[in-house]
Amino acid sequence: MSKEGPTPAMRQFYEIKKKYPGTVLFFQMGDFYETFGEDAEVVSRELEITLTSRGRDLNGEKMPLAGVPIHAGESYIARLVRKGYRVAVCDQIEDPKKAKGIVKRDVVRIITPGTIIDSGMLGDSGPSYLMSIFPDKKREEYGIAFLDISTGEFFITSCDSSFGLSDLNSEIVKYRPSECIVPSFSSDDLTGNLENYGIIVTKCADSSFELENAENYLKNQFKVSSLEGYGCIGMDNAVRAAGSCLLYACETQMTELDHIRGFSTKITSGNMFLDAITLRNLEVLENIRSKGVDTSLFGILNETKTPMGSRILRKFLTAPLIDKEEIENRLDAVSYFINLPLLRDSVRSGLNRFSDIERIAGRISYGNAGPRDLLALKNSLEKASYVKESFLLSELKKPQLITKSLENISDMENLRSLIESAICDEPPVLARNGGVIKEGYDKSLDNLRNISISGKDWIASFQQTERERTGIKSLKVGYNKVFGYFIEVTKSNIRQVPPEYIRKQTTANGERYTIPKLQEKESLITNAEEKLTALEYELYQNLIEKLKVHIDTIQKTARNIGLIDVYCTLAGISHSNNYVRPVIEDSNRLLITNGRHPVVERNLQCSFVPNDADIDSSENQILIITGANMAGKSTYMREVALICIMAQMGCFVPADNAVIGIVDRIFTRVGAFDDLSSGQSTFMVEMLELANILNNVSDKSLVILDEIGRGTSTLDGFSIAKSVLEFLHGKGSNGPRTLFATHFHEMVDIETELKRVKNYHFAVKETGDDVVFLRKLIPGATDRSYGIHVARLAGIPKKVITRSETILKDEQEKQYSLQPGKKIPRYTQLLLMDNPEPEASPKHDSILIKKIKETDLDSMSPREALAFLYELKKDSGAENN
Ligand SMILES: Nc1ncnc2c1ncn2[C@@H]1O[C@H](COP(=O)(O)OP(=O)(O)OP(=O)(O)O)[C@@H](O)[C@H]1O
Repeated sequence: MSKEGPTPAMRQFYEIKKKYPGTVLFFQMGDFYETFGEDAEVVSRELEITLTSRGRDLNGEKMPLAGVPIHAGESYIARLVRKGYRVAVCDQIEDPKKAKGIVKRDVVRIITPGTIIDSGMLGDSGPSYLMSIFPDKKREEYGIAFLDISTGEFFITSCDSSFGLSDLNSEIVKYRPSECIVPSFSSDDLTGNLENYGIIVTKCADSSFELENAENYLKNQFKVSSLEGYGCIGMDNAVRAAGSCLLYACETQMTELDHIRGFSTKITSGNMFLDAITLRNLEVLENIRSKGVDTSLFGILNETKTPMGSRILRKFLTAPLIDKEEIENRLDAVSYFINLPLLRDSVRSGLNRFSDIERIAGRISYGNAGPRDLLALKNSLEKASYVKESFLLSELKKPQLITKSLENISDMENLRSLIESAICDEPPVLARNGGVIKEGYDKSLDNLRNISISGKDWIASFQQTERERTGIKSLKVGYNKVFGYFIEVTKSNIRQVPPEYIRKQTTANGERYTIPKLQEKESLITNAEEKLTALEYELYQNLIEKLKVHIDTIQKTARNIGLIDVYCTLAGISHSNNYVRPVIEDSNRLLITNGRHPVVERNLQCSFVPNDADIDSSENQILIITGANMAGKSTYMREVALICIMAQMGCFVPADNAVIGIVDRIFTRVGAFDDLSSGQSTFMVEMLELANILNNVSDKSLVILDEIGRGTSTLDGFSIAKSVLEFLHGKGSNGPRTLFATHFHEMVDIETELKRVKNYHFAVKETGDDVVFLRKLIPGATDRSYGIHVARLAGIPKKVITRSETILKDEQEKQYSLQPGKKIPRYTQLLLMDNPEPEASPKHDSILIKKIKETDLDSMSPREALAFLYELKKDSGAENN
């Protein structure tokens, strides 16, 4: 019987299989998905489908075939994919190489565990995330992206990898991705860990993680010219992950993914999220203008004694906590040291000149630690033991974190005595040239050393004998690497040289000789010295190998010494600056009494004027802060944000009292920063930063907006600023706590439109031509900016100041001449109202009386009544606020 040939579908199966090895091909054939050959066997085994042998392979032999009906196909495919298989659906498509209407079968969609898109396949199992991780060894960070391809939900984050996989695993547990893509260079530790969570790991080409490529995919997808509006500045690793995630999704779906329109940045578990812009604006790590560290929050807090402490403090500052219990634990540790000043002093003196043993541990593991590193390690471990002992004297119960740290600090006595016995007291920087290993550490080394020493003694006595024998007093026996040992005679004495001297070399000053006796000894000595150096180096390498076993313990000790250093430092600073322990709540309140800006208060010649803050997301959600230029608005807003950061990192805060409802992230938009190098205008930068805020803000966030909308026309700026406030206020009963400073005095009317908006202003006192800044924040609004006054203080030429005053006066007059009877459009008023003359008039009085009559005093709180009184006084045109 003649063999049947393969059907066209099967022929195509072989062709496609060559392009997609390792992928199970599902051919859409009428009402069925058919699978062939090895794929059919997989389907039959995994999905319990009966095999038939209706098919024919290329040789005409029978081949297995398994089919599932189309209507149930999606769930079969889903089951297979969930077991870790990649499936490709093949269907008829128009052949681009052939005439119109001619079709061929090809892959139309690839389905992997992380790219299931059909709701039928997903069922009600919640979001199904595709995860992407970019491990950055150098920065000790994982850049992470999550994409739910079925909904378009896309977000990025990053986490610390210096403490291993624990932070990454919290993300995994939180979002339970089905599949994770990683670059091909990822370590087995990482991929094995992912597989332990049942995640399918797909290694992708490293090029898809390249930053430039990643940024371009994302910008094309989102149709934007910059990604900054998504808040990803400083998150390069996460952007790499996001780019590769998107590329993978597009490649598997083989279609445009229009529903993916942007991504958001998410908080890594357990930490407040502070993006690079906020860290800059709040001057957490460096001063905005000078770029100096001293006038930053880090600068004033960093009185740590150890490099590990300094690094930990930096981490505490850039990633404050968001878990109440964890914050309280840190505050307990700081509090403990505040209550024990003697212990604090003893620990700090113990930490003096403590070396960077964390980095030394790194150098040991790479095998390039020098002998001085080892001595530094030994000395620091001695200090660690002293620090540990200091705690024995204190009877106060230790808080949990201190106990834990002390348990993890090991004085490593064995390691110390090993180094002590092996390394000389003053070793050279490098081990290679010898002079490193101590006498008594190794017998063979001591023997070689003796030979070398006795050889050197012999040389010294040989020199003496030759001087006496030849009568040449200046005769010297020297050594160099090329010629070995030689007898050196200066030109003036050459006539006295005995005939048995053999000339070796002529120099500018004389001649060098040798004799057989010296040659003989020379080979003995150099031989011993070569052996000595080689043996010493070998012994040193062996010592390093022995130390490698202790790396974990050294690192643990290093980190915990760093932690003790930080708690102790924060306690010292809190004590000397009268900081208080904040009350931490899981609420959306911020209640600060007499708060101070921690950095400004340190650098002022005069005393800092403390201010209160009372913000909560359900009543006083948005504070609009008006006031003169230089009045203290920006300082105040930054102060509130810094107090939150300090409280949540576990430090006491500069205030008399502080109740901090945990903040999940702080957003800031302050000042104008040109970013000319990236081709963006000042206003564009402002809008990008604003876009980031609006795209990522949550009800638990704190938003600081300083004069938004001033980079464009007054009308555009005002409109944007107002609509941003409306957006933040939202329609529900809650919203992000927001501080909003503005010179758009018209903005204060919004208090009457939105119920959770409250006006506040900074008081000033006018005395004649002078304006005194009182720096005190009080309820109610003001409509004066005193810009010309500040211009005068800045040294603007008198002529310009006088002219500005004339123009201002003219504008005011125009305004008042326009007013009687005429209804002025709101925006025109806005332009004119910058300095209204607060004169009392009968019209004014009648408005005041009307306002008083309309007010229900009984329903007001004392605070509201005070605010009302201020408002009346201001409306009455009284001289000061
Ligand atoms: N509470 C305070 N106590 C003492 N001095 C303060 C206080 N707040 C601010 N200052 C001082 O006033 C200066 C100006 O403050 P700030 O920049 O906050 O004013 P501003 O109202 O934001 O001004 P502008 O509207 O012009 O931006 C600060 O550099 C600081 O020296």
